[in-house]
Amino acid sequence: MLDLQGIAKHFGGVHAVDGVDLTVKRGEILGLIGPNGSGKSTIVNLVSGLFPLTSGRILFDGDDISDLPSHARVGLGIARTFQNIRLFGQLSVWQNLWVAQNSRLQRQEMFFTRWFGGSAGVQAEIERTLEFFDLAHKRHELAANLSFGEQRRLEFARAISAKPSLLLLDEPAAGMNAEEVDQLDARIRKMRDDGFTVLLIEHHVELVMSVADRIAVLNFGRKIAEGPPAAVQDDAAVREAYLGTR
Ligand SMILES: Nc1ncnc2c1ncn2[C@@H]1O[C@H](COP(=O)(O)OP(=O)(O)OP(=O)(O)O)[C@@H](O)[C@H]1O
Repeated sequence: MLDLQGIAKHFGGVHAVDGVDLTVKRGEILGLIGPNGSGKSTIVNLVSGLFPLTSGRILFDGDDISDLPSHARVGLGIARTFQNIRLFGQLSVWQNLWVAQNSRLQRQEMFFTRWFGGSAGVQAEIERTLEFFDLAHKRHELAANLSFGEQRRLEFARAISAKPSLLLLDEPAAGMNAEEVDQLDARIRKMRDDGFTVLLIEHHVELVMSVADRIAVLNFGRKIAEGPPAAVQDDAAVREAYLGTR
């Protein structure tokens, strides 16, 4: 589904991403880990179109999307969460999800469904999402008034509401306590069961080991390992670069 071919991003002399090949297959959860500054977030920013590539190509479902602007990539079904939460603070929880749903419906050009038959379905879907993320009791609360953990859940809920073909999760466990990480683990597993395709960038190695089908490891902007969690965990280069240093 997603095929990164020799992608690189240089910021002046800093080679943040330096010739990475990486494939995400439909229906899998690919974990991307690596030490601080190894280029993980830069890859998310390149795939979502926030930064232009220095070199290489990004293919999505076989099409070269390297030069498409962010909004066009969203239109193709690539959704993301941000390390620093970005919600509509002055809209309610429900409204934040409604906006996300609406963007999807526009994407699918379901004008008639949206106006003449979709509203009950849309509302039911928002309700299911609120339940799934344990936010039903907060539906009328302004996003800005939510606790940090609730805002993270809403950010995740909003990304899923767009029914993405590919979801980029940028450090979803950042700042979460152990109980919240367990809940996040369960939600990502459920998403895998539901057939979502996810690129999961995360510092929390235990979480990635638990939920990812495959893991790729970055160090200094380069991929140093890729494979099933157990193999990656035992990889000598990974242990030296990352796991062994924690
Ligand atoms: N906009 C930018 N301008 C200049 N340098 C940048 C920029 N964004 C990232 N970098 C540099 O690129 C390198 C990779 O950063 P990146 O944020 O992708 O790493 P990361 O693996 O996501 O790190 P972390 O785990 O700490 O979030 C770092 O050296 C960083 O300082």
